[in-house]
Amino acid sequence: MAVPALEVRYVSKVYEGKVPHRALDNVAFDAEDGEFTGVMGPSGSGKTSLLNLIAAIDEPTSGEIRIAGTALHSLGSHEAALLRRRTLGFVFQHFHLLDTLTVEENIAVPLTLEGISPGRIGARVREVLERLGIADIAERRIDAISGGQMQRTAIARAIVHRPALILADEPTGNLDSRTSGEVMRLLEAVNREDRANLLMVTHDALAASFCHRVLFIKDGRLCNEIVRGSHRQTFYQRILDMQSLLGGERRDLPTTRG
Ligand SMILES: Nc1ncnc2c1ncn2[C@@H]1O[C@H](COP(=O)(O)OP(=O)(O)OP(=O)(O)O)[C@@H](O)[C@H]1O
Repeated sequence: MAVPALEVRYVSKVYEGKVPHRALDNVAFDAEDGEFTGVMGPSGSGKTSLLNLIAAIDEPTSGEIRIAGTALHSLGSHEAALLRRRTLGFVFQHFHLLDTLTVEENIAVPLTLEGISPGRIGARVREVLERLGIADIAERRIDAISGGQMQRTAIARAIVHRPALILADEPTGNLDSRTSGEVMRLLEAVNREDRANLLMVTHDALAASFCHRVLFIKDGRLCNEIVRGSHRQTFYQRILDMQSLLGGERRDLPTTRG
């Protein structure tokens, strides 16, 4: 059987301080090959803490995380940084692109860091530019393109090195509703056509409805899971219902979507 892209095994995270705070409590789940998993929960429920642990930015207090079979805690900081660079792709709310570089230069970054030859980099970047429909803006600088084009560029950068797992943190958080839909359809296509594994944290029920399943966290605990059936609209409604059941989400509900 194939090794899961991600294994989260009974992970807890306690932030030490005057009053220690248990941000994650015994969280356990796997993301199987080719799966698009959503993570939702009220503000302060532990979503960012979980993402930081999976991204090897922070370490769990107890439990274990494996990416493509490798236990993150078994790695030194240099190895963890290498694993992060080679096996993970990132898509952020605020894009995190390099403003002074062009679209194609930004997309090339993960390959440049690996010391791949310019010819091979150029060929792969062109392939990804075409794939994401941004070949016509390849030579534009980031500060001269729209938010939607920035997120397409960020997705291109996240997939260019064919990572084992793509982590998306509120990828639609900075986009209008039409552009959000376009970006989610792209992520869905990347997942389906490239069999890319995606884990997305979001407050946006419509964005979450593009996932195969959504895990809900409350007070640091995995408290529920909804699996998508054949109708996305029904899934969307079930996600909205779960959000209101868990509470603390009214301000997060989309107001301009349907
Ligand atoms: N570095 C830290 N030190 C201490 N407490 C922290 C730290 N980071 C997060 N917390 C606390 O841990 C809890 C979970 O925070 P986290 O940011 O993971 O939640 P979240 O679900 O991502 O919230 P949001 O949706 O608002 O981004 C919160 O109570 C937060 O205040």
